[in-house]
Amino acid sequence: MTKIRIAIQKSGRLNEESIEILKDCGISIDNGRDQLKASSRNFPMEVFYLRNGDIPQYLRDGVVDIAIIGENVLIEKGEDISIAEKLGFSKCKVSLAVPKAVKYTSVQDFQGKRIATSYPNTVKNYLADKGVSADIHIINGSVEIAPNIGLADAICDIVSSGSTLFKNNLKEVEVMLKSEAVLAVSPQITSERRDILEKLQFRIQSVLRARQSKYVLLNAPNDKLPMILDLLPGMRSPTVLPLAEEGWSSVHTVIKKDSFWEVIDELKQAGAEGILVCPIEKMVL
Ligand SMILES: Nc1ncnc2c1ncn2[C@@H]1O[C@H](COP(=O)(O)OP(=O)(O)OP(=O)(O)O)[C@@H](O)[C@H]1O
Ligand SMILES: O=P(O)(O)OC[C@H]1O[C@H](OP(=O)(O)OP(=O)(O)O)[C@H](O)[C@@H]1O
Ligand SMILES: [Mg+2]
Repeated sequence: MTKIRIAIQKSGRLNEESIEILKDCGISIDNGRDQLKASSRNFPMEVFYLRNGDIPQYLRDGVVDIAIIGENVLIEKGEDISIAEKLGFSKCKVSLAVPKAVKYTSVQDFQGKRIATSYPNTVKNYLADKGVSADIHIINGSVEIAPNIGLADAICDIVSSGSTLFKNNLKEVEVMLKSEAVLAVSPQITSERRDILEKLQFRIQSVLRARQSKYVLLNAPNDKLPMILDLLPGMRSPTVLPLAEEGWSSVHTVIKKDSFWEVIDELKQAGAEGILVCPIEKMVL
């Protein structure tokens, strides 16, 4: 039987959430991290546990068909590799930073400066685009320490909360790109495996949609219903059911997680009572 070969990070920031999203898609994987290769019991899939930085090459060579990887790594070394889905986790930026004490005016300030980074292509392309040429020092980790030890004038690295920059007395001055985990596809994928990919994407989309939504149930007096229904979008339209108590209804609907606190406040003001908010496991359109 043909199986799709997926690469996920062996260990590191993407590992757990990659396994989690496959699990939420109903795909259970035998064996744990100790083995570099594992098979699914209930989906035609083989999982390869690899280093994040090596994954673009494996995709390019067709050794794996798909991968869960940071978009930033694809931008750095896999521009020929396509993205099938954005996965909504491991959100971060790739930014340029300089010591706090440095007066920064514009990207031109990087002309002739030494920049330490694990993302040489990203920096070079970004600066070349602006007519700036700098001296790039490639280092693989603890990049933020480089200015403090006199190795560089500036750095380019991943920024999320900003606390690593802060601890190293640096300030972010240019955001070069924004990234999140993505499902990437090998240019060599066969049509048979593409069919399996489509099934996987269908499941991933249902999982992501569900993660972004909440199921809301509330009670309301019938005379307040028009105002309340106005506030609620719902997948098609909200469900309204009569309560045992005369003159009252129960309203069920789905709302976006982001807008949820605002909507709840408005619903209360409009006369809604006994509001329940529940997670949704899957959402199939
Ligand atoms: N602080 C962070 N916040 C959010 N996402 C991050 C952060 N740091 C890294 N990421 C994302 O997670 C990915 C993996 O990061 P991680 O540090 O685990 O791996 P790595 O050391 O770059 O790779 P490798 O697996 O090759 O050792 C990055 O490529 C990026 O997309
Ligand atoms: O803005 P922050 O929230 O501080 O996150 C940014 C830091 O996170 C990443 O390092 P990581 O912790 O993955 O360590 P690593 O260098 O060993 O990969 C990245 O390389 C930055 O150093
Ligand atoms: Mg890291």
